[in-house]
Amino acid sequence: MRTSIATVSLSGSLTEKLTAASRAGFDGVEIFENDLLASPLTPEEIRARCADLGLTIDLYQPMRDVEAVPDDVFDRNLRRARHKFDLMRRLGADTVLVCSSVAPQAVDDDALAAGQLSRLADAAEEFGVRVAYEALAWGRHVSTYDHAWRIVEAAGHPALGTCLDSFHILSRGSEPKDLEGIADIPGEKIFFLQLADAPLLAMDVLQWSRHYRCFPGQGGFDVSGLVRHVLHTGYSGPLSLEVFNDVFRQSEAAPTAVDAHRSLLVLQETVGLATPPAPVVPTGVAFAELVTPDADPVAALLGALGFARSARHRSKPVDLWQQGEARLLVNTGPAVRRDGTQLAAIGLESPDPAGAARRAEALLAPVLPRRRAAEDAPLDAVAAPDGTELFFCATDRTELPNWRTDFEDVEHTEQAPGVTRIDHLALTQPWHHFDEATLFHRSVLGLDAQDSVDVADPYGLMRSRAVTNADGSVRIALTVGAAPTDDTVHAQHIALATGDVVAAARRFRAAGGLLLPIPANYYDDLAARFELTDSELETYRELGILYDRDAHGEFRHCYTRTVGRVFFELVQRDGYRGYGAQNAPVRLAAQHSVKGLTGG
Ligand SMILES: O=C(O)c1ccc(O)c(O)c1
Ligand SMILES: [Mg+2]
Repeated sequence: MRTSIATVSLSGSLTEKLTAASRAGFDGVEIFENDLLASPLTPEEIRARCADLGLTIDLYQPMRDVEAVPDDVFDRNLRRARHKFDLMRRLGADTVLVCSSVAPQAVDDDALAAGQLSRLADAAEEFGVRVAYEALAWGRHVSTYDHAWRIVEAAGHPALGTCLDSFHILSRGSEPKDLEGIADIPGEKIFFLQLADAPLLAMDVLQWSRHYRCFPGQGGFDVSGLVRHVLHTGYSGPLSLEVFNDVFRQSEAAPTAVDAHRSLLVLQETVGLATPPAPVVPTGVAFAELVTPDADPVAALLGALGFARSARHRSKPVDLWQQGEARLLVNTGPAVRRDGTQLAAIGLESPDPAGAARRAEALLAPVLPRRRAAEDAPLDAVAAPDGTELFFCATDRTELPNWRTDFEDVEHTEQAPGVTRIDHLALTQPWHHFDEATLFHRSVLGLDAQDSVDVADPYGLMRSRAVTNADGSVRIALTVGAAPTDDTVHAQHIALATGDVVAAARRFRAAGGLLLPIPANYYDDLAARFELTDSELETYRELGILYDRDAHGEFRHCYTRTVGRVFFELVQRDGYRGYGAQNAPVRLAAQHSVKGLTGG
């Protein structure tokens, strides 16, 4: 189906919004009146700009407080409307959105509303325009889609139809019975369909709508369920995003438009309107790659953690450090950004690397060159929204390009591994791209998103949301801080699984490693919350081990000091499925208090 986006959903000038919408692949736009009023372009120039960009103007909006008013007021409204219809003729926009009235003079009289909307439609027809009447969830007398439809039906005017907006409908209820009335509306009388999702918040509906809408798949509404109902009516107009959102208003328009279009591609797949290449869910973590301007502190840390430098890249300054199934690449190449040690790439074990890349590309992920150098194995790779490079790997499958063959074994002494594998990776997302990151990992990689949790950092609130595959062999925790400049919040981490965190922690310390010290108050609280033995508690206190428990098992974990932007966590997960969110505030505070002792 055709896709469209309201200019209110994007940041910038009208020209910037149109350019971003076009580049992201939208077919059309809804022009928001304020964007037009503030534009130096004439309506004819806007029309030409849209045509050049391959965009149609699918809707002009909004027209407010028109109907169910005394005659003299309506006459003035009609005069105002004729001006706008003339403007629309110049713009080449054939549908106007009329929102249900919020005016104090509006009366609760459906017959009056129908009569006046019919007269409005008469005027619209003279200009070749049609009117789509939408129930605002906070409309004074008309606040539901079925009420708006009853008025449109009563008017019985060919140039008058209804506009359905998923926010207004789903914010008022999404029980099956709430949506049944959609089937009563003939598809050709649905002149427009606006789509928005929203997080499930208990708040005033107008504030909710104006500040917290998000793209389908990023909130808690069943937007695809509603779209299925609408498609059943025979509706054939565009799927159009109308998202009022404080964050999108201040983010760059281009990535927001891509995020927006991706959400519609996924929605169309969900409702059976599109069949992009199927998701290829990763089956493990092949490696994590650190880039660093200074290999020494990283090597010291990895050595103390029990990793051995087992191989070196044939042509580049990249070392492979391995322990059990945990593989870390340390890249000290000249291409490395000089802003300290960071986690730059993840190798994901994929049953079908080329298929994974095809899906990623179909869902608008930036595809990276398959080879970084001529002699490298040609790996499929894409960039995540935070810039992390994701490589789709086929480790040790001889029929496929294998990243491991780029590396030559070097002599090393293997220790009995304390670490068995990478448990999870925590990636800090750029402040404006958290919801985008979740949708990206779900839709592009086929991972499942867990609930989002808020974690108190001493200097701001942090949000965290894990995306995982079914057996937990791929776990990525996406995090975002409220304070975009805070570097503890900006730290990334690699959690390493061990069968015995006490032994691993002791070994790390004996090898000269520094563990993050945890305050004594934490252990007093732990004693109150759990029945742990005194000697257990003493050991945890001594080493800085944190403890948690869920319905599935126990969790013990501790942290290294931070190098550059990266720190490590040692985790012993005995059935436990979470990430120690309960302990995260203590960890964050502890990291703030040791700041300045870090290097790299
Ligand atoms: O918040 C509003 O006023 C507003 C305006 C136009 C719409 O289509 C809408 O859904 C909300
Ligand atoms: Mg709307």
